Amino acid sequence: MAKAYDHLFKLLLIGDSGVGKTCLIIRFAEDNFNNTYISTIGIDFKIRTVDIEGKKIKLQVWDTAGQERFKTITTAYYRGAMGIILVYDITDEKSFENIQNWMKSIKENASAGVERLLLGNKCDMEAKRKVQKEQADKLAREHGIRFFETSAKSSMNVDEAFSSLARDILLKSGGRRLGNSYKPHSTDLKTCDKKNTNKCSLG
Ligand SMILES: Nc1nc2c(ncn2[C@@H]2O[C@H](COP(=O)(O)OP(=O)(O)OP(=O)(O)O)[C@@H](O)[C@H]2O)c(=O)[nH]1
Repeated sequence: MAKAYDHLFKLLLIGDSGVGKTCLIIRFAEDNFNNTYISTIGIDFKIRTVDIEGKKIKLQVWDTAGQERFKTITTAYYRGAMGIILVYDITDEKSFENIQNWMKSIKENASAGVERLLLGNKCDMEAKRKVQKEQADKLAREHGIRFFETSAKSSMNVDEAFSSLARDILLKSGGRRLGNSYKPHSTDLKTCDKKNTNKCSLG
């Protein structure tokens, strides 16, 4: 039987408790959203396969608990991750300030050369915004990483964010291992199983 995927990438989401890590993963993997908040205990994962540059990429997305008391468990998972998504909440300034600490935690616990991505989640809550897009843009530039504002609720930029990280990992690994299949200039980036059509509503 043919293999169902070409590559398996392990991704990890980190960030303060309540910023929406679990909701982002559920939106990405199941196209669903729930307003009820159940704090993650320890660690969990979901899977979705996407099509990037003609390759089937199986994404194993690990969800970590943001609470400090789970730190010893969650940091143990950094090492195996090929991509780490740092999440803050645009309505919660503290969660943005803490991104510096999460960056430090990556430096201390993850593999060198891990791809990173910054997400400002809950962008559907424009009226309650505390963190300006420019602040996050600046931070992302300082760290040389990509940045998206997302909404797990409206699904704004969720597929784009995961796909962009997967693509960066693919291009990076392509340079080393995939030889002729490496296509750095292609912009053909699409997901297999669903299209993101929702707009980010304000309010
Ligand atoms: N309006 C809005 N609410 C969101 C969004 N994403 C998550 N939430 C809400 O924020 C709360 C926390 O979401 P979670 O995904 O459980 O947060 P978490 O980062 O996984 O939290 P921990 O598991 O404690 O680390 C829930 O009530 C969600 O419904 C979003 O994009 N927009």
